[in-house]
Amino acid sequence: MSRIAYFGPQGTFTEQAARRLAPGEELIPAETIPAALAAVRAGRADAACVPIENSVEGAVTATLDSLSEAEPLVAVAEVLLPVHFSVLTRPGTTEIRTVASHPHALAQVRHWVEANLPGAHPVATSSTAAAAVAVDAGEFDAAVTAPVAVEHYPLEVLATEVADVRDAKTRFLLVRKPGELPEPTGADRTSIVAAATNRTGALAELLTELAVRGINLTKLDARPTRNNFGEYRFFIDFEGHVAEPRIGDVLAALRRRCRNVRFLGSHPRADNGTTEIEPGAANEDFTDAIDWVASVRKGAQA
Ligand SMILES: O=C(O)C(=O)Cc1ccccc1
Repeated sequence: MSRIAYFGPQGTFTEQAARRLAPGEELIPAETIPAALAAVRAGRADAACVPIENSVEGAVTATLDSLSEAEPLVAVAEVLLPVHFSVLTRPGTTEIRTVASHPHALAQVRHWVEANLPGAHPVATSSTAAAAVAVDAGEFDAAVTAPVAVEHYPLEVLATEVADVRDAKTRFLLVRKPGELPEPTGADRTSIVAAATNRTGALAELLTELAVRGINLTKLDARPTRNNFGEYRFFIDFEGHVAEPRIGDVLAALRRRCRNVRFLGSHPRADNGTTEIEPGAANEDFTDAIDWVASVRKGAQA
């Protein structure tokens, strides 16, 4: 049985994602996202499940930063979960002055709290389930959690299906140490983090390398390097798998152009996306072109 570290404690959305990505495996809660990834790097876990992006709040920056630092890890699978929240309180609570949760959850229920718990102050906790623990301990009055959290903590449900934006989704990754890659499926996602040189047009040049090969970008985030003010790392996701010639070609080009590129994985997409290939940008076009150059070099132009 594999050991899967996840951003916990028990009852987080990430635990639900881990159950979907690694059914039947041993799940080990970690208090923070960096701690879940550190468990894999240290060999205490075989893989980790962490949130990567939310359709309302965007990137989970703790995941981006932790993936770009320390020893490399690669994503091998992803899952998309619908996100609606429950609001939990201690039995007998009559007045709600504080509402605790993960910042991504608080941001997604702000209007509901204003309308239904006027005057209540939002308080950030490390995760939605950590908010439930704190409410149980009497630190705060209400917690915004995953529906499953009520099964783990002795709290009462004040409201369910709470969300300012309908159909919000969060994408979660299963990451491992670099090793065997998942097989290409024809609907895959590749992720990298690139440190572009600090000069005019550097980001545009990176994106052009993708565009001229007809490779569709699926996500772009910038995070400060933290060393020099104004210097950024770019997290770039695009359609395709590193095993494909066209993706290998663009990765080689990015490697040439950047101060540093870290490969963050190629794995099947969970959003049913189909990969559209522009004329002249199919894998066969790349291999035919390479074969043609080889034949020219041999003096046997066809
Ligand atoms: O805190 C949690 O439960 C998490 O898994 C992170 C999170 C927070 C809000 C929405 C989706 C995931």
